[in-house]
Amino acid sequence: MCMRYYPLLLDIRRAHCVVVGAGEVGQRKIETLLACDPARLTAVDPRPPGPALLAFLARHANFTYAKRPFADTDLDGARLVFACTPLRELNARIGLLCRDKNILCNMADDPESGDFTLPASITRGDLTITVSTGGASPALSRVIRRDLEERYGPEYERLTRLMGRIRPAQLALGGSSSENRRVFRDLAAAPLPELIRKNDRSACERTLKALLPADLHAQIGEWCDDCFPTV
Ligand SMILES: C[C@@]1(CC(=O)O)c2cc3[nH]c(cc4nc(cc5[nH]c(cc(n2)[C@H]1CCC(=O)O)[C@@](C)(CC(=O)O)[C@@H]5CCC(=O)O)C(CC(=O)O)=C4CCC(=O)O)c(CCC(=O)O)c3CC(=O)O
Ligand SMILES: NC(=O)C1=CN([C@@H]2O[C@H](COP(=O)(O)OP(=O)(O)OC[C@H]3O[C@@H](n4cnc5c(N)ncnc54)[C@H](O)[C@@H]3O)[C@@H](O)[C@H]2O)C=CC1
Repeated sequence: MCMRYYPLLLDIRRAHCVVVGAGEVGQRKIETLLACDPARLTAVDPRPPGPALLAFLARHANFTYAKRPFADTDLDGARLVFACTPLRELNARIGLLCRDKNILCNMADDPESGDFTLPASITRGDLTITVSTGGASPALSRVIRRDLEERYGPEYERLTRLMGRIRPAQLALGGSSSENRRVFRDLAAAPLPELIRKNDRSACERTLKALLPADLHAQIGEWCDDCFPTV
């Protein structure tokens, strides 16, 4: 097997991130970064921030905007950098500085020279589905992301939360790994998404009873309270 990129999910809550160039592309990165609550995010751009950026600044205390051209010192303390200016030479220089300082760099105009590229993604609570074409066609990633949005609706947020509650309880029973794996795989393959989507709580409870060991049956009601909020 040969893969061009190693897929991973980054926890940026302790990371200082820097976006250089807050135009159309930079703003898309800023929006996604802020959704993941970075320790600190700095945008550097000589243009005054427009309405979208002003709204981000009002809402996020961890976001600052330096209204000036990029300076080398902007990289001090950074862990992730996004070079999103239209100036190819400047982006390339930012890339080289980052390599020197061991900072991971995303290059908007020359992905091959950067350390990572961004996938299109959808999230449903703790469920994340990402799509990448390794730079071959961002437009194709976008179309596939839209298909996924249709296929995996909001019921998957509730399903993921339900599974996240069942899992530690099943593990705490202290059974064998193979028994646990069988239970989790059966649960994941059951028609629970459909039942949650239709708000069919009693069928969901019956399905869980049929698949979970008797020791967990007493907790099914409480898990379903969380999954099927009363309206
Ligand atoms: C390599 C990568 C680097 C990186 O940014 O990490 C990169 C690079 C470039 N994108 C370009 C163009 C477009 N980018 C989009 C959209 C997205 N681009 C994103 C990621 C990536 N873009 C990385 C690879 C991801 C992958 O392989 O899948 C997404 C997924 C995530 C995000 O940016 O947040 C987001 C979709 C979000 C969503 O909708 O879900 C559209 C779609 C549209 O606008 O309709 C177009 C126009 C159509 C087209 O060109 O396909 C150009 C050409 C500029 C030029 O024309 O010169 C370059 C530069 C180059 O290719 O050299
Ligand atoms: N990765 C991706 O998804 C895509 C990448 N691109 C590439 O990304 C680059 C940026 O595209 P857009 O955002 O559409 O351009 P844009 O013109 O909307 O934004 C560029 C921003 O960079 C700022 N800038 C200029 N000089 C600067 C400096 N010295 N320091 C800091 N900021 C500076 C400008 O003020 C502007 O706000 C282009 O090179 C384009 O080819 C374009 C489309 C998609």
